[in-house]
Amino acid sequence: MLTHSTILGYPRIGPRRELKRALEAYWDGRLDRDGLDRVGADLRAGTWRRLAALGLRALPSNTFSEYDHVLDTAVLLDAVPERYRAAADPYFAMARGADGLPPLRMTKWFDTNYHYLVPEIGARTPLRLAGDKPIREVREARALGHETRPVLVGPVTFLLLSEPAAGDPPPLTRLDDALTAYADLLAALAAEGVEWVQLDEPALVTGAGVAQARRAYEWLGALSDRPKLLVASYFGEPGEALPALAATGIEAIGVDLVRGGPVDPAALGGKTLVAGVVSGRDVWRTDLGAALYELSRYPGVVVSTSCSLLHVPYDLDAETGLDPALRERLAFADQKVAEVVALADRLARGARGRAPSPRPAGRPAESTLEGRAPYPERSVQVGLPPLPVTTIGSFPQTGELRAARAALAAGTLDQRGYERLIEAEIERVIRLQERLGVDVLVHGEPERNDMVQYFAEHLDGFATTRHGWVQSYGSRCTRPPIIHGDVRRTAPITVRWTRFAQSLTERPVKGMLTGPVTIVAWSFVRRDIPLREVVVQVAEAVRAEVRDLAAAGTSIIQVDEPALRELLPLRRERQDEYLQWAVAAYRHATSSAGDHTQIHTHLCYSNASEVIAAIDGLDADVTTIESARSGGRILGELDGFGRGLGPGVYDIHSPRVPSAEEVGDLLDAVLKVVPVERVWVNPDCGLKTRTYPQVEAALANLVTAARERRPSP
Ligand code: MET
Ligand SMILES: [Zn+2]
Repeated sequence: MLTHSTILGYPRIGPRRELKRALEAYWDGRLDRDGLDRVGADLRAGTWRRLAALGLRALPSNTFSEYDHVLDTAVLLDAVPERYRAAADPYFAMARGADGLPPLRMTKWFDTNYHYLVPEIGARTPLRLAGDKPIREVREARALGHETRPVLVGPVTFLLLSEPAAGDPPPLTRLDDALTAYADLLAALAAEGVEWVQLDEPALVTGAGVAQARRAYEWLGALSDRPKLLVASYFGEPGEALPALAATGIEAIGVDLVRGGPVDPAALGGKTLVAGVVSGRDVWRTDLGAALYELSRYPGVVVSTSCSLLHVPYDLDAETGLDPALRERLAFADQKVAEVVALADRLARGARGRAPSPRPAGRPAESTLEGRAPYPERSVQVGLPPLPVTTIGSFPQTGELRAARAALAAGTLDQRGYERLIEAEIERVIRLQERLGVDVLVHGEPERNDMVQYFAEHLDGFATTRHGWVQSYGSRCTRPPIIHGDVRRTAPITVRWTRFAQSLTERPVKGMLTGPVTIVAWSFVRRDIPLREVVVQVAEAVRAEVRDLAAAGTSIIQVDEPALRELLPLRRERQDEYLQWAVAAYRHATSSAGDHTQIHTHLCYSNASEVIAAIDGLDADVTTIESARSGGRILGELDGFGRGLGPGVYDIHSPRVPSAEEVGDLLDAVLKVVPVERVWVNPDCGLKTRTYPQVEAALANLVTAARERRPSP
């Protein structure tokens, strides 16, 4: 039954990242297929047990995934590109690449920090029911005593997130084929005795696919042989999708009331509202009174989360080290489930809540631009050859470094001992880059556990967690810091390490900072002031660090903004305003560099087309951007970009080492679009997830490819 309380999804990496460890062991050959399956089964069983114990009435299933739920959907529908079919394990070949075979492209799941694999759907790609994962999970839950509601990516969102094979029309033109496959799946689930199915259609909040959704759900709704259908929109207001869905034969509609605001009860066309009043996107407690007030407007409502809880950590109870005053204000996944249940209970008892108090109005972001001459006039040069080779910042994070950090935290290693270890690592990284012939060096970021967490630990206004892991992609997780108060820098953060690295070498060493938008995008932010104000505060802190690095003689400072596109509002009409303040914040943060310091920025998976004007607006001297993994498709967008540019020529998300020829081919493609004097040669992103042997071999090939193409003086 879908009554009382439910959630749209739940984390799956494991409360102690059990799945991550199992996957890594499986990939290394230390765990066999059965072992991996057992870990998955335990995690699923644990989830259902926990949700039931918390009092949740309508439990979801198929929220588990071994790597990615979009990839699961592609495999379920047999949408596996031909080239992967012969691989020993096609699923992980698509996810991570296999010998000689690059993985599928990966990109952000809407405006979250979760990444999905982009299915490739050409005119002839099969689209038919070819798997039974949702059915197996229903059976598995039933054997444990739980009736569940399988959660599926809906057909419209699935096709909108896919990309066509070269020369083929958009995947959405295959909607009828997809619907036939979904109909078969629904019939199979009905035969299994499943009462409800959840179809996730977050793409609808972007305003895309509404007409197709209407057609899809009229069609699926009209099937006689199917479970009841809950179609869930989330991450924003449903807009035109709401009347479209209300006009179809589905039984329930999920709406994100946290980010989308209230909907008109009359617009639901008599469907059950699954009301997302508990946020799945932040770590704050819900204002239960205000939520009840909202809920009491809708008859027969089911209380739910705004979206899947995939985007928040498991359990606040694991965080014993947090300031008690802050803890009081927090809720992680399990606490949010408890809130959903508490709300449904109170609602059932007739509680009405009270109107929420209005949020304070924001003040506009500042845009101080003092400090830098226009781009062409300041182009500082540091005696580099054409096609300078550089990296994006991090070098492999060895087990030794992680152990040292743990020892420092545990008090078994003192500060001085830790610093000596970091210095030794920096020296090793500098010498390695010199030996390989890299032109602009980095210190390797060994002192950073994470590019955002590190800064969070050194700035006022942030709290960090011990176990607050959130899945980023596949086995990778991050621990987003929590911004709970005003942000302030009290002392220089990176200057010491950059200065040390530069003291070891004649070649320029880049200073390395994380930009204000990314720090905010990868943190949980406070809700009491507007986002743009939080960004201004962080920009002010980064600005002070840039100024101090420049004053210490750093000739190149890279300020990374890989998340620039991530906070982009999903609806087109809100995007310009965001880009304006985001760009202003970046310029504020970097313009303290003056005219003798080059500013680099780095963007990864940036889908640059949407933000290309904004990238120019950042006013950086050099922009490095992911390109190798996506086969150089970004190059078309960069034609005419008038600044230094380093489209990645090494896909660091795969363990594969590209040959010098392969790197050279990518570089030749860049040189067709960008004049040689503006091209930089670099990987797609930082190297921290790779091993030293992979990095050494790959960078040697980058240097070879660059040197072969350098015009002779
Ligand atoms: C996700 S972007 C990463 C940039 C950072 N400087 C690194 O090299 O790891
Ligand atoms: Zn990156």
